[in-house]
Amino acid sequence: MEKIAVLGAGSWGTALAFVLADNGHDVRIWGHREQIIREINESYTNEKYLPNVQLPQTLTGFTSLAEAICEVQTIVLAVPTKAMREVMAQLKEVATEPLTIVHVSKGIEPDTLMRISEMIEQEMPTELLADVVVLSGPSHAEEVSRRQPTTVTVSSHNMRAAEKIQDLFINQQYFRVYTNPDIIGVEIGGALKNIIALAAGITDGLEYGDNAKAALITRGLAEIARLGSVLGANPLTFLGLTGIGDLVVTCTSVHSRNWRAGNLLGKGYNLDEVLANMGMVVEGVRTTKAAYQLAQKYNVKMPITAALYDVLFNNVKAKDAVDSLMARTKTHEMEDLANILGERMS
Ligand SMILES: NC(=O)C1=CN([C@@H]2O[C@H](COP(=O)(O)OP(=O)(O)OC[C@H]3O[C@@H](n4cnc5c(N)ncnc54)[C@H](OP(=O)(O)O)[C@@H]3O)[C@@H](O)[C@H]2O)C=CC1
Ligand SMILES: O=C(CO)COP(=O)(O)O
Repeated sequence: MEKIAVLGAGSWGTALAFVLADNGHDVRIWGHREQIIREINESYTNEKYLPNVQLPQTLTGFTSLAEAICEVQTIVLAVPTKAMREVMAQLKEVATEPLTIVHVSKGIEPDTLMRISEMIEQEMPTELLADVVVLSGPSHAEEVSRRQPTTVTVSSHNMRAAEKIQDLFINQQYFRVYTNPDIIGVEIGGALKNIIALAAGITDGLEYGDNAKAALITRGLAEIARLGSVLGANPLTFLGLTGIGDLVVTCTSVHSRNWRAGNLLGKGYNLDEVLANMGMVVEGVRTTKAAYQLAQKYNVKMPITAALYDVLFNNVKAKDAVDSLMARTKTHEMEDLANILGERMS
């Protein structure tokens, strides 16, 4: 049994705290809202973020970060990418020993263009950081907290740290954890699938059919792999749980906040209305900006990302964006793959 602190009392933090408590660990969940933490401690529920789920009574909520991490060496960081630096700044004020930080968030920071593990390494003083591990994969909190079979992947520059986290989370009944040493690929796949999920929601909102959905998933994967490979990822990672696996679950599930937000955009609501309506984080919006900037910086073709960028930030109508995607110059389907494999083998 290990003492573990989960920072972030939203959907995913609460669901992962549930898994760790199920596995017999001493789990502390930290959140900045008094009311939610009180509800967790008094009724073992978090109705706003995880409705109709009874949490294990071994789980304890904290609003004091110093108390939550007291004698803890493993931290699970489950706040939106946008809040990451603010929470890290608070963490380094109260940390007293080297921590293994497991981040479970899916985003890239606009402007700095950093992956989350890079942001953590930048924010945490080296003497307070033992290892950074990422946990990612096709895993909606709503299903995990109902103990429905789920698979995820952990990755780190230190695979021994990743294997330790694999052992902490693995649950032979419903939570199977794999390892993969390709931390760049794991983080890029998890972040960029949200862009494609927004686009898939849009085409569903426009009442296009399954053909359009399949096209987005397949061509979306092609552009994710194209950018990821340029950033140093192993292209094979995109065929795994954190690539195609997460892409499928997010583009096809009503649980996905990114899909739901896209759906409302496709139905004609504007971005401000959609975000006000969601009440939970829609990571794909900021990540679209970051991926668009990355594509420009590295001169990588990302037509779906560029089209979504225009819908989100340039007031282009969703239908017009789809029309312009369809009207592009003809090309060879495998052109990108041939380039990627050619570069790898030369
Ligand atoms: N939900 C899911 O199924 C999955 C989510 N993820 C990823 O996990 C990450 C978190 O998502 P998720 O839990 O779903 O998001 P939610 O919107 O459900 O919850 C986010 C939580 O973070 C809190 N928070 C926001 N800003 C701060 C801050 N500055 N300090 C402290 N707490 C803060 C929010 O508090 P407040 O109530 O104040 O807003 C809320 O409790 C995202 O990157 C997402 O992509 C990954 C896999 C699955
Ligand atoms: O990442 C997720 C499932 O793997 C959750 O996706 P959403 O953030 O779109 O709900």
